[in-house]
Amino acid sequence: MLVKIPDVLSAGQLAKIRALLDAAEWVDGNVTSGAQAARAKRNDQLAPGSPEGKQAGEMVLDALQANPTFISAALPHRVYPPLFNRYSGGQNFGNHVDNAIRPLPGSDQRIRTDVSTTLFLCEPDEYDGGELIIDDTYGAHSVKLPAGHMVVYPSSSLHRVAPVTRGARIASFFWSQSMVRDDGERTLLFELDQSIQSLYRSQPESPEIVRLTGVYHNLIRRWSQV
Ligand SMILES: O=C(O)CCC(=O)C(=O)O
Ligand SMILES: [Fe+2]
Repeated sequence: MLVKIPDVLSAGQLAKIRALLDAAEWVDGNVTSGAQAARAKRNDQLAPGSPEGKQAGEMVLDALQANPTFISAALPHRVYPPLFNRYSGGQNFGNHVDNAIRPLPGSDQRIRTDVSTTLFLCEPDEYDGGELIIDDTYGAHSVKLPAGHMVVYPSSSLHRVAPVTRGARIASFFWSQSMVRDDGERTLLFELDQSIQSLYRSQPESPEIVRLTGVYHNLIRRWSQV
């Protein structure tokens, strides 16, 4: 399931993150790649452990926690500390699938990547190209969103970033280990949750809300790992 989530960041949060990133040191993006991805990856990334990256990453995590659509779509158990990348001068990221397991920086724990996320930090008219293209069984989906908007998609998907031929594309990207590992189960839970929310808005007194909410939680009880 691919979900686009608008307005994850306010204009103020966005400006603060962009200012932090402008002041930070950027390095070759291959510092965090697996071997296959490294062959495909041509971009820059914020230096790992940089104080600006840490501060900007914490702002992204706060925004995620406040976003009910992200919680409903990803059902996050653990979120990898957000990373930041930049493509310019024809840079791109060829076809790849994200590594399944990643060590969590600064700890001896690991995360299974179930859900991948790109949070766009530039407006689409600031650069040409740079579409994130995600394959699924229904074909290829090209995603290029306004600054502050985000896309989440299954980490099992083949995906790529088209060459940026003008300007620069800056984004935050990260992975979540979901409480529900299977994308099909997560999709059903997302549909059910969104329908309950919509019913709640149109018929707040409906007794069916209680029954459907019970079904939702009982499915989570069956399918989740925490
Ligand atoms: O830049 C993006 O939108 C995606 C980056 C990506 O696919 C990755 O780093 O694995
Ligand atoms: Fe990727």
